[in-house]
Amino acid sequence: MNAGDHQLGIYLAGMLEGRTPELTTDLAALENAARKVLSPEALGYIVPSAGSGSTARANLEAFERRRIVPRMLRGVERQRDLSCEVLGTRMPAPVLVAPMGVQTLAHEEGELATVRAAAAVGVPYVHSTAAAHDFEQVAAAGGDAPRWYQLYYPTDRDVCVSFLRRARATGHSVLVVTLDTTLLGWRPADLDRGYLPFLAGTGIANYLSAPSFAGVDNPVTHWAGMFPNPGLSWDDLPFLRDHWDGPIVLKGIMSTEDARLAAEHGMDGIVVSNHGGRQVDGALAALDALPGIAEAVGDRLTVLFDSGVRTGADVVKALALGAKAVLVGRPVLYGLALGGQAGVEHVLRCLLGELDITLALSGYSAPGELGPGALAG
Ligand SMILES: Cc1cc2nc3c(=O)[nH]c(=O)nc-3n(C[C@H](O)[C@H](O)[C@H](O)COP(=O)(O)O)c2cc1C
Ligand SMILES: CCCCCCC(=O)C(=O)O
Repeated sequence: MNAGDHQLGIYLAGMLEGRTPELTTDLAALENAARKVLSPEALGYIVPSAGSGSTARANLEAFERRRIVPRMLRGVERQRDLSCEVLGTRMPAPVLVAPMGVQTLAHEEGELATVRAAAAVGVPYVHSTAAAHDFEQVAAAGGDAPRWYQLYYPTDRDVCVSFLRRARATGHSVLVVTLDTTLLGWRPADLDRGYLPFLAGTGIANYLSAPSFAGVDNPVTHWAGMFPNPGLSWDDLPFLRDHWDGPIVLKGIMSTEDARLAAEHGMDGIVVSNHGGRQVDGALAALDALPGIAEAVGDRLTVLFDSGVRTGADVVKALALGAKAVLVGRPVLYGLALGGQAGVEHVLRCLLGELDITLALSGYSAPGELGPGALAG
């Protein structure tokens, strides 16, 4: 099924056959179903957010507050085409799988199941530095389907260069540099449990197979010397340009000033994101930051968005406010927990299907037709 297939197509394609009842097509309800199957450690790591959770709630509330204004009799195409090209990557709809580490917490096959599902639907997969499977394993599972690489910029530049080389050699076309997690946020659910997957050796697969880790006595301690990197600054970006010949996107931009700086530093794109509320509790909702940033950078940068996308209607709202495409986070992991590869495929197909139907019923044939006028509030 393609993104543009209409609702009857979803039924006719038998897409719902064989799914478990927990894999509801109400994507916003998946979290509750996933809570029942995740282990206490996985639940504590994946679902909650930083601090009191106020930013994570604000992300959802910002989507709730904005309403779509459906338009009538606009001659919407019977077969819509949602496909687009973002930073040289063709995709069936303006949706990507957000980079998420330690996916074996949700399902034993972890990233391998997710990348296979993304490949089956054609949605680009963003491989995390903090993944539980390394570049080579993910590339073998994902085949030729589009993949990007997300960098946590390590303190050791040799390791950084080895990551960039391996990412390129294994077919990752765009570099996403996450800026908002130079330290882990204050996450009470993990702190109270005294649990961090990385300290148990999960989520450091890319490091373990890096050349400088060979023969190291205590790889976790070695890793711990490389991950926290709060000293990172704008001056560290040219080094990436020197070692990466494709597009570079900065993830975690939440202010118009930083968006302008990204453009001035020759970046290709940004992800407006507060990391799903997992980092700065009390930060503004990512959706509230989006329109001002999109207006400030105009055509100088490709503006992407994540944090709080749960439904196809949410995708419509983010696109209307200036995002060229959205990255979807936790719902993918909920699908993974509930059904492995099939669960992730279910989530992605539902998201694309609901996006298509919502667009059409709102009077639009293609995502590019959306603008602020599509929304009220
Ligand atoms: C369990 C988990 C692990 C994550 N790991 C990473 C990561 O390794 N790199 C990264 O840039 N973002 C990571 N993120 C953040 C996501 O990329 C994305 O910004 C966030 O999940 C979007 O919010 P949402 O979950 O509300 O969709 C992670 C998110 C979750 C839930
Ligand atoms: C490399 C260690 C930190 C990874 C943090 C993963 C992440 O982004 C998240 O949990 O959120």
